[in-house]
Parts: sequence; structure tokens; C-alpha cells
Amino acid sequence: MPSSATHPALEGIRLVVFDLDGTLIDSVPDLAAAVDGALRDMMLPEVGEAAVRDWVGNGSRKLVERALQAVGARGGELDAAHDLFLHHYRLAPCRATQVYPGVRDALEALAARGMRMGLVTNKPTAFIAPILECLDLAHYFSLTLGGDALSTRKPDPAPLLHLAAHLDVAPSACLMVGDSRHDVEAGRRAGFRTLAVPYGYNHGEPVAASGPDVVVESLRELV
Ligand SMILES: O=C(O)COP(=O)(O)O
Ligand SMILES: [Mg+2]
Repeated sequence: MPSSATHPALEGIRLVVFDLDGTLIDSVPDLAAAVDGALRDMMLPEVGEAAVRDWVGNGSRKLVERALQAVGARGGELDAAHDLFLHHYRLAPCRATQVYPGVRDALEALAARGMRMGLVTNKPTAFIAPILECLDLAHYFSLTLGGDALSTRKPDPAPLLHLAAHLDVAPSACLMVGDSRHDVEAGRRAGFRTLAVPYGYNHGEPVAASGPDVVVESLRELV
């Protein structure tokens, strides 16, 4: 049990489940480089970081599909484009990706209080460990789940419930922390408390509109 909880959102909470992209890390520079690499390989125009920022959050396949639609490519090219994206992203998943301000302080303080922590991302599982290790964040999490770990992903609550059950924590004692409406919806449907950060990727909409229990400007406010 945490010995103290400075933010009311942590009252009674024993497990904090974090989203990855847009919440803990700004991964768009590397995601955009991989999307543009795939488009270049296919002789298609590049889309750039600003566009990719609005498209992240539903997994890598959806990201590539949105890029293909934006450049007017044929739907039949998705499999090839996604394979090329994975190839480029595998080569450099952590070149320009950065941890957001306040994240390390928050994780460190929560860990020091004995809080259990997990991670649920819609990113493919294969990229989670390399990125967390490269940024020295891996040791904070008891369990991580990628978008391809189960048959459903956020906004479905299944990955959150799986994680809570695996760590033997009741959903009512769990807090979901994310940047998008998928995180808020998954958290609500799982029976978790929900907390959102406004600085990430939410398809160009303010995340507060999806009705999280709490919004904080920086995760540092949590501790
Ligand atoms: O869609 C993705 O690839 C990443 O999404 P996340 O915000 O769930 O980490
Ligand atoms: Mg996110």
C-alpha cells in the first residue's frame, strides 16, 4: 500500500496503469520518421510529424492506414505499407523519442511509495521493451501489454482488466492514466478511476471532453 498520497486522485489507489504514447513519451518524431520511410519506399509523398500527431492511438496499422488515406493511396497497399513501417520503426524506435517533463519524477515518487504500476498501450508489443529500456523506464512496471497482446485493445477494457486481475487488484483500486479518449473510455468501462493529461495525442480534440475524473497538466502534480 502507498504510505502517502498527495493527490486526491490517488486516494485508495493500489495500481496505476499508464498509457505509453502521448502520456509517458513523445514518440511522434520516431513514428513519423517510420511512416515517412514507408511512404518514401512506396514512392508516395511524406506526411510529416504534425499529421502523424493526430493519427496515433489506435495502433500502428491504423496509423499507416490513415497516412495512406491522406496521400490518396489505394487501400490494397496497407499490408505492404505496414510491413515497411514496422521495418523502419524497428531500426529506430527510440532515436528522437523523449520522456515528457514530470514523468520520471512521478514514476520515481510512486515507486518509492510502493505503488504498483502497469502499462497498457495500443502499440505493438515488440516495441514496448526496447523503448522502455532505451529510456530507462522499464523497471517501474510490473506488467506491460501491447495492442496485439489480447484479441481486443483500448477503448475495450479487456487489457486493463487483465492487468488488474493478474496483479490481484480490484478495478475500484486502479487508476488509468492516459492522453486520449480511448484511455478514458477503457478506464471507465473497466471500473477504474481515470486521469488524463492534455499534452498528448487525442485526434486533435481536448481529452477533457471525454470526461476523465481528473485532468492534470503534468504527471508531476500527482506526487
Ligand atoms: O496507437 C499506438 O500505436 C500507441 O497508442 P498508445 O497511446 O495506446 O500508447
Ligand atoms: Mg496515448
